[in-house]
Order: sequence, then structure tokens, then C-alpha cells
Amino acid sequence: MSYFNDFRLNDNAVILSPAYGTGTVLKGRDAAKNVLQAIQSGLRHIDCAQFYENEESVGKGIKASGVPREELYITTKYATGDIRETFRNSLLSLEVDYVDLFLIHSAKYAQPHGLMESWDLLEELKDSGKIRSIGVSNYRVDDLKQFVDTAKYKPAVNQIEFHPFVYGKAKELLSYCQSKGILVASYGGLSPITKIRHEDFDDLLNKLSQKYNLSHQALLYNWARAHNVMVVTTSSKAERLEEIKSLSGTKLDQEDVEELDRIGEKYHHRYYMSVMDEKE
Ligand SMILES: NC(=O)C1=CN([C@@H]2O[C@H](COP(=O)(O)OP(=O)(O)OC[C@H]3O[C@@H](n4cnc5c(N)ncnc54)[C@H](O)[C@@H]3O)[C@@H](O)[C@H]2O)C=CC1
Ligand SMILES: O=CCc1c[nH]c2ccccc12
Repeated sequence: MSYFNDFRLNDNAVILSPAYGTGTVLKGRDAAKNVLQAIQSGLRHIDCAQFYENEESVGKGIKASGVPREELYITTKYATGDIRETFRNSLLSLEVDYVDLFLIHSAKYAQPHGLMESWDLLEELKDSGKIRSIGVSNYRVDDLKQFVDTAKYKPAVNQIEFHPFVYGKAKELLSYCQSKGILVASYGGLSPITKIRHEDFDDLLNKLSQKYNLSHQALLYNWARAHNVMVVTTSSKAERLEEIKSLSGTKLDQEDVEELDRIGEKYHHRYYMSVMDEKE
């Protein structure tokens, strides 16, 4: 299998990158065909969430693929309600007896239980053997500081919006996570080419595209990789899935990474979770 990259987590498990996302465009929709197509194209990491309200159809897509469970990497995320109960429902919907990674989708969802208390529950679930790795999503430094140093297990992953147009605000969080051994996973990574364009950034992408013979999409994935960030992305187009699967992990020169950082940092465009720009 030709996979862009994998990363070793702080609990020693290996996570595959990129992951195929079943949120955004697939939220509330039947995702079975898309998931099947992604797995058939060679992707093995499926990123789900209770909030996407489509875990059952994701489970159907996984089942239809016929790929053995142990060859797949499945992430899902807690939304609201009783954590243990909703987790059991996720297993039932996905038709699996364990998930590889379970994330608290946002500190907002953990707040009613308390950030520390909800993390304790995830630790319990990990100890039950039904979850290989536990982590968070959209947690800020101040959220993490509430439990990271005293927890039995540190979060293995913090999944956040990460692309050059949030880099200026995200870099402190990135460096905090990395100092604690927490892998940052990115979503929304293609926003600088799918949601907004800036001429100077486009000029740089065009220049680097020629230099490395890479598409803009591949440059953005490799930029994230250069920051030791794993990628969650999605597409329903066969040719894009093919490109995602066959990304070779081109190492960008440090000066190019820094130029992408520098021009990206001139702007700030966040598309999800505005709370990430707010103080606690
Ligand atoms: N934890 C969280 O709060 C969040 C997690 N996610 C996860 O991340 C996944 C991916 O999120 P996205 O923001 O959609 O990722 P993304 O920024 O990678 O964009 C993917 C979209 O861009 C389109 N695309 C790909 N290449 C393109 C190109 N060259 N030109 C134009 N369009 C192109 C695709 O068709 C797809 O719809 C979601 O499905 C979900 O699983 C997404 C948002 C929030
Ligand atoms: O995981 C993604 C969370 C999210 C926040 N806003 C939206 C809108 C559409 C799909 C997913 C999400």
C-alpha cells in the first residue's frame, strides 16, 4: 500500500495519514458509497464523528469493502450525551468492536461534564480495550492545560483546522501540543485553494508547483507534513482520491515551508470553530 505517511502516537500506536473525512460535505448524508469508494481507492483511515449523523452508513461502506477490520484505522468523535452510552452506539452503528481513535469533538461538548472528568471517562474506555487511542479535537492550549499534566494518558491527537491562513494563530497551539507529544491532525487543510484566494499566496503555490511538480493540493498536504501534522481530507472524485492515496510525501525545502508560513500568516481565515480564536 502506498500511503503518504504514518505517525507514531504517544501511546505507541501507528496512525495512518491521510484520513478520509466523512464530515463537511457528507454530514447528515448517506456516506456508504463514498466510504466504499475511498477504501477501494486504497485509503485505510476513515474519520467519522457522532456529530456527522452518518456513522451507520459509514459502517455499511466499511462492511461492503470487505477489507479486514485490522487493516483499517477508524476514528470517531464524541458529541453530546452520556459518553459511555454514545460510544457504545458508535460501535453499534459502525458495526465494529473497537475504534482506533476516539476524540472529544470540541471542548464545548466536554464542558458540561468538566474537561478533566470527560477525559477520565475516555481513559476508562481506553482501559476497557474498546479504544486503542484517545484524543481531542478543537482544544486550545488553555483547555489542554486543565488535564494534560495530571492525566493518566495524555491525548494522542488534537484534531484542529490547520492551513497557512490559520497558521499565525495555530502555531502556539501546534508547538504546545508537540512539546507534550500530542500529534496535531489537520482538517480544512485545502481552504487556501477551495475557500478563499490571495494573489501573493497563489503566486507562491504556482512557483512551488513548478519547482516540485506537485498540484496545489499536494503542496498543502506536504506543508502540513513539514510541520509534522497529519492530514484529514475528503473528496468524492475518483481522481482526487487517487492523488490523495498516492501522495509520496515530498519533502519541501525549509525555505519554501517558511515562505508558505510567512505569506499565510499575513491572513487569517478560519472556517470552523471560531472559539479557537477566543480566550478561555
Ligand atoms: N474535527 C472537526 O471539528 C472537523 C473535522 N473535519 C474532518 O475533516 C474532513 C475534511 O474536511 P474539509 O474541510 O472538507 O477538508 P479539505 O480542506 O481537505 O477540503 C476537502 C474538499 O475540497 C475539495 N477539493 C479537493 N481538492 C480540490 C481542488 N484541487 N480544487 C477544489 N476543490 C478541491 C474536495 O472535493 C472536498 O470537498 C471532514 O470530512 C471531517 O472528517 C472537518 C471539519 C471540522
Ligand atoms: O467536524 C466538523 C465540525 C463542523 C463544524 N461545522 C460543520 C459544518 C458542516 C460539517 C461539519 C462541521
